[in-house]
Amino acid sequence: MRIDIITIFPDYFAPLELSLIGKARAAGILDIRLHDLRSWTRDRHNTVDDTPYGGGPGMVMKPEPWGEALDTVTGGADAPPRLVLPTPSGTPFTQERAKRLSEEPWLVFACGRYEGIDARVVADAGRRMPVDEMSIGDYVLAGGESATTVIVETVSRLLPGVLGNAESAVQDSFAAGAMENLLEGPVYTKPAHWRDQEVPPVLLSGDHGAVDRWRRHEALRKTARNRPELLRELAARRLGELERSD
Ligand SMILES: Nc1cc(-c2ccc3ccn(Cc4ccccn4)c3c2)[nH]n1
Repeated sequence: MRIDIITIFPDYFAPLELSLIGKARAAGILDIRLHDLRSWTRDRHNTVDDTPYGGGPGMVMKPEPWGEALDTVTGGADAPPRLVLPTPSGTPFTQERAKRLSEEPWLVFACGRYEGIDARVVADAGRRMPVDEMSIGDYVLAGGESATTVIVETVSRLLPGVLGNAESAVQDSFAAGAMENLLEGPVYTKPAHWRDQEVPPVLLSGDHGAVDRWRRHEALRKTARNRPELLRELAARRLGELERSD
């Protein structure tokens, strides 16, 4: 997968050199390219923002640098990329959206700052490529870089060969499958006894059926405690499946 990131803070993405993603880039699984939006400014101050039409606080990112940056980065290719634009007003980014994004050959991330990007940039880009305006949660960041890092990390770990153990991605919370939409239960490793706490004996029993049942029980308990609304959704879905099979 190719990922292009357009930002006024390229250094923000140094963490993508590390760990799993760094290894995936070295292995050629991921091709991440950073672009400084200011490369496409024409004035000696490299201006990327201006006051909002209609008044109001803060500044808005000017359309011209974005238009030229997206033309350069996405132009000349046979098939256009999917443009991902993190924004507080986007549709929710979920594990299911991450799974779909992980099947794309090429993603371009537009990292806004200030109060956002002139709306004509998305409209113009939408004429040439699919555009996803995405929110990673109901809170307001100072810009799109953190959101882009979250989305890139979530998507990248789903790519074959990145985790090195496809199994662990499949069993994630929110991933389809036996534990669909339940939160992860507790995990343990050696030593079996630590600071007067024992690892639950079932996990040392070698009885895989009992371990699976225990893990599902713990996942249900944690979900009921921390995200009861997910259980309501799960119950409604299972009820629908049962009624359809009747
Ligand atoms: N889930 C999310 C995404 C963001 C996000 C993404 C991109 C930008 C570009 C600018 N800002 C700041 C800002 C402030 C006020 C109104 C609009 N935007 C961003 C915030 N916050 N929370």
